[in-house]
Amino acid sequence: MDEKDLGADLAKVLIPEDQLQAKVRELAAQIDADYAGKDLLLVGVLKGAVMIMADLARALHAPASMDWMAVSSYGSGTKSSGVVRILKDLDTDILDRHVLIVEDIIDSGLTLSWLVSNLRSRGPASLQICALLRKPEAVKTEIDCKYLGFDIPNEFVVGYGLDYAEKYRNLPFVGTLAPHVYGGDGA
Ligand SMILES: O=P(O)(O)OC[C@H]1O[C@H](OP(=O)(O)OP(=O)(O)O)[C@H](O)[C@@H]1O
Ligand code: HPA
Ligand SMILES: [Mg+2]
Repeated sequence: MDEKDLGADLAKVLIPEDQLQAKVRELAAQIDADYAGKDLLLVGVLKGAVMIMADLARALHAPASMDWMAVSSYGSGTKSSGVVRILKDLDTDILDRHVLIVEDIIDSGLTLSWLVSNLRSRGPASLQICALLRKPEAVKTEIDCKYLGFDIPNEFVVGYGLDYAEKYRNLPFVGTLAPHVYGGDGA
């Protein structure tokens, strides 16, 4: 799908595909350097993190294991409900493992704040976060994110894993939705 197929649904392209891919390679290089000689477990947060996880994992030179958790706090709307539900737990025991959570976005921070305390209680050797996007103006709980792609404005974004009502995840870039699509003001 490319930018001319946006139709009337998207307002603009915020981060084009080439910039996303360059950033993923940069993050992978940092992670490779920091985890050299360590047995790394990437934990992707379904479903939003599918694209960043797939691209990041392939950009790493060192071997890494991958596992997935599914949590949901947004339902089909554009605002976090604040209530995080586990829809799928890890298959792996993370006791004494070097765990890197891979996320698409830190918006309110509620999902990651909950996830970090949940995973920390399982006794990993280390626990860090890699997030592609962060909205500094929307954060309600500070999240210590070691590997960050981009800070973005406080607008609802879609693409590269991010959805609105399960649509637009397969866009190769990140864009903002036209307000008429969700009938909102961008909040
Ligand atoms: O910082 P927060 O305000 O908590 O928002 C960030 C989270 O919300 C989205 O997931 P969602 O719950 O919509 O599920 P999804 O990944 O399946 O789209 C996104 O993928 C993050 O996981
Ligand atoms: O801006 C967003 N877009 C899509 N999903 C999201 N989940 C949290 N914030 C967002
Ligand atoms: Mg979502």
